[in-house]
Amino acid sequence: MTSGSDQTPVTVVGAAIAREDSVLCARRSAPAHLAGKWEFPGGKVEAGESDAEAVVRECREELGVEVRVGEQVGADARIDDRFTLRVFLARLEPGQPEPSPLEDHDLLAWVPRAGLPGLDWLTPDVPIVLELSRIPWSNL
Ligand SMILES: Nc1nc2c([nH]c(=O)n2[C@H]2C[C@H](O)[C@@H](COP(=O)(O)OP(=O)(O)OP(=O)(O)O)O2)c(=O)[nH]1
Repeated sequence: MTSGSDQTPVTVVGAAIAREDSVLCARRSAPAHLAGKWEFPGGKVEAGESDAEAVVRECREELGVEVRVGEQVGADARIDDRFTLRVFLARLEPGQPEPSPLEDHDLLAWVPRAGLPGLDWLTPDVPIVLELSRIPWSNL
């Protein structure tokens, strides 16, 4: 789904879903130029939606799970002239099934914090991933 005219700034939200010592990472399967790269599950914020509402909706659509949204991780990251990436800590709500790659991803992985920088991330994600690997784990 697209949001507004071609000039309208668009926020892309991502969910850094934490569980024990790990964060859920997703490997993109489409479009072709992004396929194979790792990212946070998420997508574009739609008109009338808050960032947190968009995170919840995207996790439901892409992973089939309900999440509780926490603080932003790191700073906003520029994707291009129009799109900005904003990533939030999140947790699975109690009693959720294991997340499934329902849309856009061919692989999901719970990656221990120390291993996060070793994945081949989409470029805008890299500083956020480094920040995530530095957050005291007790804050997650
Ligand atoms: N979901 C997500 N997108 C990211 C990340 N990093 C990054 O550069 N992007 C880029 C990839 C895409 O160009 C754009 C988000 O597109 P998307 O395809 O996930 O958004 P969407 O689910 O709303 O897709 P659609 O309905 O428009 O098809 O942001 C990330 O960590 N997660």
